Amino acid sequence: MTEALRVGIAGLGTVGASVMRVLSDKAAELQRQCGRPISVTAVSARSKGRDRGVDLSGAQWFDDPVALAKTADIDVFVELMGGDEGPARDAIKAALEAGRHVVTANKALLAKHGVNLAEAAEKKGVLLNYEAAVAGGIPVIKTMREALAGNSVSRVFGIMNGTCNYILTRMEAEGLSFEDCLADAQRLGYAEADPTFDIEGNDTAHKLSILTSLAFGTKIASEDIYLEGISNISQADIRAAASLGYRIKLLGVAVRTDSGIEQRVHPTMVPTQSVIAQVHGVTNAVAIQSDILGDLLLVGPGAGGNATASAVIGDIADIAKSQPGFQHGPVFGRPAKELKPYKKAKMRSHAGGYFIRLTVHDRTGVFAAIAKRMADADISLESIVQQADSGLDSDVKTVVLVTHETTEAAVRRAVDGITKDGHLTDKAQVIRIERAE
Ligand SMILES: NC(=O)C1=CN([C@@H]2O[C@H](COP(=O)(O)OP(=O)(O)OC[C@H]3O[C@@H](n4cnc5c(N)ncnc54)[C@H](O)[C@@H]3O)[C@@H](O)[C@H]2O)C=CC1
Ligand SMILES: N[C@@H](CC=O)C(=O)O
Ligand code: NA
Repeated sequence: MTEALRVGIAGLGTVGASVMRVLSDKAAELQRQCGRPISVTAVSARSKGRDRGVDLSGAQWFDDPVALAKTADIDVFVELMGGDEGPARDAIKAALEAGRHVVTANKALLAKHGVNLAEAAEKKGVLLNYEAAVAGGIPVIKTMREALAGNSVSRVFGIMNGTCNYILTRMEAEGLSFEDCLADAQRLGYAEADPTFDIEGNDTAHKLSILTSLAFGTKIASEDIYLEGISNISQADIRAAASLGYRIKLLGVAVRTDSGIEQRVHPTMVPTQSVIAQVHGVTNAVAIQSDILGDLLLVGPGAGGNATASAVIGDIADIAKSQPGFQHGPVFGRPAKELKPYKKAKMRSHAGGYFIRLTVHDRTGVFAAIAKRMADADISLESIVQQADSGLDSDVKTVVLVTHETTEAAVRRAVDGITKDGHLTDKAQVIRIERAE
């Protein structure tokens, strides 16, 4: 029989334990597909005694993941610990330097050190696979790196954080509080170890920065992303959006513009009838626009043990099937050394529609003052309504504006002006609109 592929796994939490379970449950099927068995020969985790519902008896135990990464007894090092520095980075680096293939689900690490790690992998002629790092089980990395060869991508965007989409879906459908929905997402294994990465948009930014590099052949630039999370989205915003025919989603968008690449992550109003608005719960969706293929939309489970394990196992299976001595394709679609410097487009130039929700003192002239600030900034309004049922004190009213296409700079100027006029009782809520999808 052909020799088994020997796998070492560091990190046996939600994803690691699921990977172990599926590799065991599907061992025969995987062997048929790969032409050789896949065997977990070594593991590392923080607690040896914890019951994970998986059999670790056949695997050598390592307290230190870096030692596991270097051992000669594995062919593939699978990093499922998380963290953008420390053991995860040290262990992946050590594994690549030792000539081991690497599989990781760690987008935070790739967003920060991906290009350097890709260089190390390419130098050694080994694979660095990371399908699980973006949009969980959706095969988006494979699609962009392999299936879209020859295509020029103009735009990539989507819902890339299962936790946020789960929270927004349940807040709208069931009227639940933000905190209750987040607690459920954590319980279900969707959230990051530190869930602020999810709700403040960092996780989406990490994923977007990887897709941007694949789409445009540029160095990863996760620090250059305009970032707003969902922690200040309230039931009032969700209800106002619904009354106007919109739904709020946390989108990551990367688009090529004349002045550079625009990368942004923020809550976005999308028309309720649009396809992206129908993506509910932990499901993710990634849309890719390219010249040969046209519009592609990939939809599927974005987080959770099994969804993520599916992508990790796909990556391991690719390694099991690869022939010894075969020249592997580059990690980010072109050699890491040839990735171009990233040129950032200014967010102030972003053009689009805007939803603006203002809570104002109920005084004569407030409406007129708001309208004047909008006109002074050259903003044309699609609608301006005072909400009847604001649930606020009788001397406080909610005014909701929807603009026609304008610029970020104009909206900021108008909102600054309205704030200075002293009519607001609270900070203005501004949410960008994507009408096309
Ligand atoms: N949970 C999900 O749905 C998804 C997670 N990911 C990524 O997968 C990775 C793992 O995520 P989860 O399994 O959810 O996290 P988790 O927190 O459930 O599991 C991580 C495990 O690694 C262990 N660990 C941490 N430092 C260690 C060290 N120095 N030595 C040995 N073990 C160590 C922890 O004790 C923990 O059991 C992260 O990079 C995460 O961003 C990616 C896609 C989806
Ligand atoms: N915390 C992430 C996990 C997958 O990447 C999410 O909620 O999407
Ligand atoms: Na994926």
